[in-house]
Amino acid sequence: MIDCQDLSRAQLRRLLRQRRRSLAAHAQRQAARALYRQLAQHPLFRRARHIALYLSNDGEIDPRLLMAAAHTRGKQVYLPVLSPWPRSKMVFQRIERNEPLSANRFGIAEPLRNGKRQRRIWALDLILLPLVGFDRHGGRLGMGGGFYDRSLAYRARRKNWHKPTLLGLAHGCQQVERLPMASWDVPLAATVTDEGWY
Ligand SMILES: Nc1nc2c(c(=O)[nH]1)N(C=O)[C@@H](CNc1ccc(C(=O)N[C@@H](CCC(=O)O)C(=O)O)cc1)CN2
Ligand SMILES: Nc1ncnc2c1ncn2[C@@H]1O[C@H](COP(=O)(O)OP(=O)(O)OP(=O)(O)O)[C@@H](O)[C@H]1O
Repeated sequence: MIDCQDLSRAQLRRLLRQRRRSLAAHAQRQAARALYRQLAQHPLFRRARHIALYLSNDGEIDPRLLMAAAHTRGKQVYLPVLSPWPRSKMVFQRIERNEPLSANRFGIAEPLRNGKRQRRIWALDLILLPLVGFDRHGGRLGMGGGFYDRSLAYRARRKNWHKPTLLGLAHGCQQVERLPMASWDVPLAATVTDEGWY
């Protein structure tokens, strides 16, 4: 495991992104199935009615099996959609099975904007977050846009507000010893990988 004390956030991000991107297609498929087995029967997933996840990009572990299971079980599924203005903002929008998608400015697939399908972040039950790196203490290193942190900033002001549950999703190779936490970082309840819960 990387001991990241000597690396800058940017260096660590580059190294870990390269790691997840270098996984072969069959390893990616196997990891996605293992992730599904870790989470599909877990009470946090079973009980959640409004679940946000993401469409994988840049070697991220793929949660589409969980998305299909959520739809089959009648849950409401949401994806992050970047706002045209302000550009630092992101909203969560409900997605239906087989809905058309288009690439956002980072090349990540997202649904077409539709205000009627958007839900406030604190009214979601569970968010499965993409990440670049994680540790055993709820630390998360993202892509560096600060999109999730900004959406979750209300949590810092309302310490006893526990909804939604935040679970990071990752490949085992994205674990690091300890991430430095910035003041705006909102800790994850756990990170789930193809290998287990951390
Ligand atoms: N699958 C997925 N969806 C997601 C996220 C994510 O991490 N994964 N995000 C989580 O926040 C948001 C998008 N955040 C992003 C933040 C920065 C870059 C980025 O730096 N991309 C380029 C460089 C910039 C550019 O092309 O203009 C890069 O790949 O280096 C990409 C996405 C919303 N949707
Ligand atoms: N609550 C906040 N209010 C204002 N700015 C913020 C907030 N949270 C994060 N930011 C800004 O976003 C930038 C990126 O933050 P950070 O490196 O933690 O992103 P990240 O968690 O890696 O990215 P992402 O959430 O997009 O995956 C920071 O430089 C910071 O200025």
